[in-house]
Formats: sequence, C-alpha cells, structure tokens
Amino acid sequence: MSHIRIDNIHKSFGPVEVLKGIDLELEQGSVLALLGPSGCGKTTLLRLIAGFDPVDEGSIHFGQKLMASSSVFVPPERRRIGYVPQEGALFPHLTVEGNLAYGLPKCANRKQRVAEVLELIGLQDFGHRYPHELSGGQQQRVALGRALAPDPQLVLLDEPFNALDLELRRSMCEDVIALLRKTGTTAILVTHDPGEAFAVSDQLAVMMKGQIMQCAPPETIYWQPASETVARLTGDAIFMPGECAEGGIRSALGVIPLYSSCPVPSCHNATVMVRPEQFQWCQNCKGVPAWVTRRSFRGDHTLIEVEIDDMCLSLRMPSLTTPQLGESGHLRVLGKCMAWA
Ligand SMILES: Nc1ncnc2c1ncn2[C@@H]1O[C@H](COP(=O)(O)OP(=O)(O)OP(=O)(O)O)[C@@H](O)[C@H]1O
Repeated sequence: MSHIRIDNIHKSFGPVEVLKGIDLELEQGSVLALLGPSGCGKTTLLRLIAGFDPVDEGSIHFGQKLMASSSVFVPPERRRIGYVPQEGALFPHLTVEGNLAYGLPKCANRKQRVAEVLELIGLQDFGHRYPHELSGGQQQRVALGRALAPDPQLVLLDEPFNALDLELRRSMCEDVIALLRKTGTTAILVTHDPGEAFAVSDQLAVMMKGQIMQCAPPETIYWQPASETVARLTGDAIFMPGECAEGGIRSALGVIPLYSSCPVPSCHNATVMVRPEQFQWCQNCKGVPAWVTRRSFRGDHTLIEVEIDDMCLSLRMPSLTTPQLGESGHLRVLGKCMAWA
C-alpha cells in the first residue's frame, strides 16, 4: 500500500482553478520530484499536503488515514510533516541548536534529539553559531535538520536551494536527499531544474497548468516522455516530421525505431523526438549525408547547424567529437525514440 495517496485534488483561488485533478502516489521512503514552470501550482499542492490550506475536492491519505477532503481537514500540526521552504527561513535570533529545538516538545530527551540531528546534518561543531555566521549551504542543512527533528512521516522541500549557485545547489540537493534516504523519510521536492529532479528522485512528476502531465521514474521521463510538452520541460529535444514505416518512423534521418510505450502515431503528420545525445556524426557509416553550415563552440559542448536534403537541424554535440564548419559526413540516430501524431 502506498504511503501517501493524492486523489483527484482540485483547488481554486476565486474564479481561477489552480489545481485541476491531481493524482499522485508515493511509496514509503521514496523521493518524488515535482517539476514544472513557474505558476503551474507546485507550491499550492505542497501547501494542501502540509495542511496550510484546505482542498476543494479530492482526498489526501497518509497510509490509511484520511488527512484532507472537502469534508475532512486534519490540521498541519497533526500531520507529522517537515516543511523546508525556499531560503530556509531560520530564526535569526536563535542559534543552530535553538533553531533545531524550536519544533520539539519540551521533554527530557530534547537535548539529545538536537545532538542527534546536529550529527545527522554534519554540523556538530556549529550548534552555538547564529544563522548569519553560516554559509548558505550550512543554513539550508539547518533548515532541513529543523524539519527532520520531530521525526516527520513526510518532508516537503519547496525549492530549498534556490538561493545557492548551480554547482552548490546540485551537490547540496544530493547531500540532503542522501540524508533523507538514510532516515528512510518519504519526501517531495519541488524544483525548476530537470537535472536536480533527475539526480535525486525515484519518481518524477511533470506538472503544467495545474495538472500532472506524466509521473514516472526519471529515465522513463527523459527517454519516453508522454508528450512534446514533457519532452521540452525535461531537456533539449529535436522534433522532426515523419511518417509510419516498417520498424518505426521514416524521417529525414532514415527509419527510427520507436519505444513500445509510444502511442502509435497516425501515419501522416507524425512528429518524432530525438534527444541531442542520440545524434552521431561519422564519416563512413550508415547515415544520411549531411554538412555543417554553422558552428558555435560553448566549452563542453558545441552547437552546430547541419543541412540534410532540404532540412536544417540545430544540434548540441560534445566538443571533442563535433565536426568542423563546412565538413561533410553522415548523421545517424542512435537508439529508439518517441513520436506523436
Ligand atoms: N493564496 C492565493 N491567492 C490567489 N492566487 C494564488 C494564491 N496562491 C497561489 N495563487 C496563484 O496560483 C497559481 C499557482 O501558484 P503556485 O505558487 O502554486 O505556483 P508554483 O508552480 O509554485 O510557482 P513558482 O515555481 O513560481 O513558485 C499562481 O497563478 C498564483 O498566483
């Protein structure tokens, strides 16, 4: 049985329907990443799960227990949830220990629990410091520790590393998720960053305009997106026209095999999606003749424009293997693809 189950959640603010029938399930101890553009309703969904706002329709179960529906509302303090907001929001007048102890009941083992959490977040020597005496990454670890201290059954992380630069954000996120896995805590992470979502989640839910477009393991989302929209939201993708053929879709790059999960597209006007890493440039291989008409070096990758027959493709290739401007050769697609009518 799933640990957290969300069925057909609807939520409106005034006349605007922000969540339009959300279904999600999480297994005990798993991490779900919620990825979607700004304003699609990610924070609203987290707030309903946390119990900060009531749902209009649908239900939220933790195990067998109904937490929210149109007629039931369990208040946040009885949901055993840890919430890590954007930018941590630590109390500036409290030390690290004070922040960690804040949500704990005043009982005998309070001090011991603070010490355990300090060790868990790797800040044993920082208990007496104030938030302004910590780096951004350390502050976020304290924010996570504060959420974990009361031993929650679910942790909600709302873009908690936004304020950090990309490198630090990704490594912090991986550290934090490793911590959550160590404690077996079920978690939902909201993020704008597909790389972060892919790296840390068991399931990735792609959200758009108040709906879940697809929820699946990260590799399935990347290679077998359910729609063009999901493909665009989760990384670079090239879309080409094609038509049905034996063994797949016939395109300007030959017949490309399709994943079995692919809904069979109509034979005409199909669109096939190829990820940039699937293109291979070679001199004497089975591929279609092509030549490079533009080239722009970007460090670890190079952008090129390639002409094939009467079509022009913009590709991102690893810099070490990118052909030169004016070079001709052959281009082929490796692996399978998705296509839609
Ligand atoms: N209390 C509220 N009253 C009215 N409208 C609201 C309220 N809370 C959120 N909204 C609206 O609901 C929509 C979804 O907001 P939400 O914060 O859930 O999006 P988000 O996906 O988390 O965005 P971001 O990634 O920018 O944080 C937005 O149009 C927002 O203006």
